[in-house]
Amino acid sequence: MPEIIRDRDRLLDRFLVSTEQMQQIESKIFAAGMPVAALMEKVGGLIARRFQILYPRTTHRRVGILVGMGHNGGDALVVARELYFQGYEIAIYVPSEQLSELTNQHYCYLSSLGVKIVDNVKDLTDRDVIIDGLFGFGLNREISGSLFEAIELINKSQLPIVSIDLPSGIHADTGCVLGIAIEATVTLCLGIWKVAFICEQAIEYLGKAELIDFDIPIADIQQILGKQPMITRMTTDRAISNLPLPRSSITHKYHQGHLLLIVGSAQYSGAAILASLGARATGVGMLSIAVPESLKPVLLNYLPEALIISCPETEAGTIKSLPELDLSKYQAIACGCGLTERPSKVVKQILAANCPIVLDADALNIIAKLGTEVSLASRTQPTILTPHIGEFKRLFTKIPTTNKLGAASAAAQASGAVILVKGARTVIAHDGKSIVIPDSTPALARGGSGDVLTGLIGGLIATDRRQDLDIAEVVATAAWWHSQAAILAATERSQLGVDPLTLTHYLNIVIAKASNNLDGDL
Ligand SMILES: NC(=O)C1=CN([C@@H]2O[C@H](COP(=O)(O)OP(=O)(O)OC[C@H]3O[C@@H](n4cnc5c(N)ncnc54)[C@H](O)[C@@H]3O)[C@@H](O)[C@H]2O)[C@H](O)CC1
Ligand SMILES: [K+]
Repeated sequence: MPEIIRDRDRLLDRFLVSTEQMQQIESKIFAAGMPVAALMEKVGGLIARRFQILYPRTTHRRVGILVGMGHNGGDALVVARELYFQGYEIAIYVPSEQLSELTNQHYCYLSSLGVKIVDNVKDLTDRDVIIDGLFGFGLNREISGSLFEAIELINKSQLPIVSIDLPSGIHADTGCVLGIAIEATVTLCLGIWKVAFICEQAIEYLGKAELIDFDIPIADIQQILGKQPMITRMTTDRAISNLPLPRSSITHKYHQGHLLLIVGSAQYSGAAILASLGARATGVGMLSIAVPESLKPVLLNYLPEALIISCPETEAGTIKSLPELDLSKYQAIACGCGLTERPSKVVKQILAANCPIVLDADALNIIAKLGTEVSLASRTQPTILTPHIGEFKRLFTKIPTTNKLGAASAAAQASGAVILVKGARTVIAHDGKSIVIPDSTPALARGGSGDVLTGLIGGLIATDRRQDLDIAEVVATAAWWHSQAAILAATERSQLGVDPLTLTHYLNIVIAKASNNLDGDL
């Protein structure tokens, strides 16, 4: 693939747009002279070509097409015509009387060709596949009445559905379902990823999401979004570029960073192991693990190379205190996995460390009790908080959590910390910017997955020697890595087979695959 095209694809894949931004970009294209009809023609042709690859006429000859009143419907009619001339058997259902001008022209032409037009959506249920062109980013109110019933019936048909731009019923900017929404098998997003594609509430409706690039000039996009867009997607090439690869041939362990983990308790010794294995995967030069002294043997079983710091232990098996430690020798400290909420003195001590610190799990609960913002107020080095939504609510009691992107951004602004909010779509917010991890797997929904992520984050930060280190970029890279390893593990072992220990085995496999694939592009 020519470099110029590959680089365009990679850059384009990072962008996310709101409806307003998409309309501004579209207006620039039209103002520059591109006729609206020509763009619809181009887009419809690209959709039709992709559709024929996904659903060849030999296996899915009969196509039912839902046509909306606006340009989403217009796109669908262009697709209908192209598939008709390719020999597909087409039937279209047009619920609305008032079609926009361009959509109506396409409708008239299709009628003139004698393409089957059904009056009742029930007549589409004998098809092999459905194309959903009811609404795209123009959906702006709840769907009701006959439209509601039509979508309900199509969803019940169990037929494969290809949605154009968005599943009809999903709001482009929030991912929310407005009344009802098409449960798409595949969604072909047009031009630039809409924000809905990174919203958790839309996941069940999007099916497999693909971007249809119709050559919007990158300069036009950057003029509207700015050179440093507020919200971007973490992508493979972007993540790989943030990894400490390739290593210098003359490197040594003291040049690959030193991470201190403060983790574990007699009750949660596994969390200490999982966080340590996550850290190890990053190739961090030196790994020190502070645990209650009774955990030392089990840690050494898993990580014979690690420097185990045996801490005095309470009768409950938790860390009573840290031994004399020179915290200045560590490039990063990660604390909290399996700690329990007893060692609050230890967490307070870590807050004074003059290096980046990652706080997870019980360390988050401890600072929530101490007061999040007041706890972090004196921090001069980066602080990374990695809550799931429950921990987030305890940390930031006044920030609403209905919109995850907004919540993470508000918390980052309030605390000055890098805020990673875990979930089906993990979000990282810091210093006015947000990065979203666009893919994940429900296989990660089990205890211990988060411990692995904490180790990954700590290890990547400790190994990163770049002067102009963008800490949020590194944290997002770790989150991307974590989800990609789980996706690969789930592919090979099913979604039930990704226990956290297995996950740690896939961490380096997935990077090797991703790096080789990227090289393959060259
Ligand atoms: N992204 C691009 O650059 C291109 C997008 N194209 C396609 O155009 C649609 C957007 O088209 P638009 O006409 O603005 O809106 P929709 O077709 O999504 O919606 C039609 C229309 O429906 C009305 N409406 C909204 N909500 C409801 C409701 N609940 N019930 C009934 N009617 C409703 C509202 O008036 C809308 O205007 C985009 O998605 C792409 O598919 C271009 O063709 C190519 C370039
Ligand atoms: K649609």
